[in-house]
Amino acid sequence: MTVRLLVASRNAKKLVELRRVLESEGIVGIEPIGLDDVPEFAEEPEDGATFEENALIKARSGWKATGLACLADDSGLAVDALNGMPGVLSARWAGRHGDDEANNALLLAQLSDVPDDRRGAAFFSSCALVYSAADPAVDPESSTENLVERVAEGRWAGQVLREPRGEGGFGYDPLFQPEGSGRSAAELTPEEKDADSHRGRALRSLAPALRVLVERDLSD
Ligand SMILES: O=P(O)(O)OP(=O)(O)OP(=O)(O)OC[C@H]1O[C@@H](n2cnc3c(O)ncnc32)[C@H](O)[C@@H]1O
Ligand SMILES: [Mg+2]
Repeated sequence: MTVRLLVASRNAKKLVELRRVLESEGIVGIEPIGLDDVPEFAEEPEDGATFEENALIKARSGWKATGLACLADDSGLAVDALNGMPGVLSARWAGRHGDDEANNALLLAQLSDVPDDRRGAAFFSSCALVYSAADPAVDPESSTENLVERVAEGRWAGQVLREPRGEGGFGYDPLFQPEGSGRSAAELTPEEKDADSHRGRALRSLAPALRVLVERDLSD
């Protein structure tokens, strides 16, 4: 028996990373499914002030619409010279949601006068897992109660380059050079990125909670 886990992201490349990390954790008994595999529902606006708030908004809304255990990531790049921006606005920094090229061009322009020793930045990811601990078979009314919510955060420090490098990853990866690396995040192999990335770290921290979810379901 497997537990279906709704991985609630509309970003195809992020979804690939989330699925990859889940798979590499080798959690037996989880079947990740995407938003395209469930009936469409109205997603709530990601208007939280923090990555954690937004990750919970997404995971709660997926759980509420489907009743399935739901995992969501909210992430972004916090640039020191921009006082932590783009932060939660990372996906729409240049105005149009998910336009990676425009976001990168705007960030580069904003940092054009910032010298190398002040180009520090870090990626952050909050991953949230939400499911109901109630057993609807026993108590149908209780399915909105006893919500289990687990959140984990990951950070990946580095600096913003002066021009894009590499073809891998997504978003700001071509402009981000992780600490201690001579390559941009877009020049890393998927395995190298997962090993160090904000998302890899956050999601691996949630692995014990995911194992609890599976065990709980199997013991029903
Ligand atoms: O909300 P969902 O549907 O998951 O997809 P999204 O792309 O809107 O995701 P976020 O709201 O979490 O915004 C995250 C943005 O931060 C940037 N970002 C996050 N993780 C990144 C990574 O690993 N590499 C490069 N850029 C990243 C990128 O611009 C993303 O669009
Ligand atoms: Mg989003």
